[in-house]
Amino acid sequence: MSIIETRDLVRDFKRTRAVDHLTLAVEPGEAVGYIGANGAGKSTTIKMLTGILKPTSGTVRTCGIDPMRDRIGVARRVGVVFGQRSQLWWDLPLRESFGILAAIHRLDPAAAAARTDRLVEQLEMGPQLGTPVRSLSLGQRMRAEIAAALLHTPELLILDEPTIGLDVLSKQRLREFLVAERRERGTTLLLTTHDMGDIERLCDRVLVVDHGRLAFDGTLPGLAATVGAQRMLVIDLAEPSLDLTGVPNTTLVESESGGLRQRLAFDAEATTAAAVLAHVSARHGVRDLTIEEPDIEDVVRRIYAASGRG
Ligand SMILES: Nc1ncnc2c1ncn2[C@@H]1O[C@H](COP(=O)(O)OP(=O)(O)OP(=O)(O)O)[C@@H](O)[C@H]1O
Repeated sequence: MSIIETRDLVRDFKRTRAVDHLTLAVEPGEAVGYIGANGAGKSTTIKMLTGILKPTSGTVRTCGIDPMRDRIGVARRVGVVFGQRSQLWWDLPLRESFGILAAIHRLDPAAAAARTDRLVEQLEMGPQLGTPVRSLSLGQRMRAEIAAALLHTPELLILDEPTIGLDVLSKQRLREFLVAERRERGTTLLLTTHDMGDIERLCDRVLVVDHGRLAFDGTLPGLAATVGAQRMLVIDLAEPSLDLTGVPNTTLVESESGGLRQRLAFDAEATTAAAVLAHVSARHGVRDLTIEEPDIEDVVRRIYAASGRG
């Protein structure tokens, strides 16, 4: 049985069709990225999956349940985090929010305490347990939200923009935690994001939605093959230099400051960042090197173009 299944799902608002005959299935244990431009219909889909919004037509099954008929049944088996909205009690210390949620889910007190301890340890939240949620930093709050959503060990975790606004380190910690959670428990993951790094590090499948319709459904390599697997290497040289043309499998995109900083696009299927670096550093002193992640808006635009909607 699929853990998420929609068939011909439609949701209309007054003047907008937010979700337009969407048919998709997510299998247990998958980690699926759900991406699209602003207003493409991602949040509306998630709201229908969790019983917050009623479909105009079509069917939804989440863990085999119709969320409109049994929202509580879905809530027992699914954890949801909306990046912009909190499920925690703003003025209460974090510890108390976890306690209330454990009671709402009617968890066995010993099991709830063990699970809370484990999540607090893994998410490094120990020092914040006595802090009111309103005083947490954004990164701390997001980790607390994820702990709260996982307290009842759901089979499916739905995350709407989990890393929005987080600094690089907080993003990295959150992603590492989610990878570990999935490995240990086989939790199915569905996440929306505007960050390609989330997709690359967390997901083995990507769904792209465009005007409420599915524009792409495939693996990450499949996505790269559709939009081109170009990655960007930013190389800071020790000395000004002529343009770095002729490096195998790369294209020079930009050269700044008399050649001190050069941007090379490379085809990730034909070469590696290490091979490009080896080639350049055999000929020039290299001071620093960064790899730029592809911009998700750009990836989405190219998918839309490839699917004929431009
Ligand atoms: N409550 C509402 N009333 C009217 N229109 C709505 C409502 N919620 C969403 N919409 C419209 O439905 C469309 C899809 O919105 P939705 O929030 O699902 O997109 P999204 O893909 O999640 O976008 P974003 O990435 O900006 O969060 C948009 O055109 C939006 O304006």
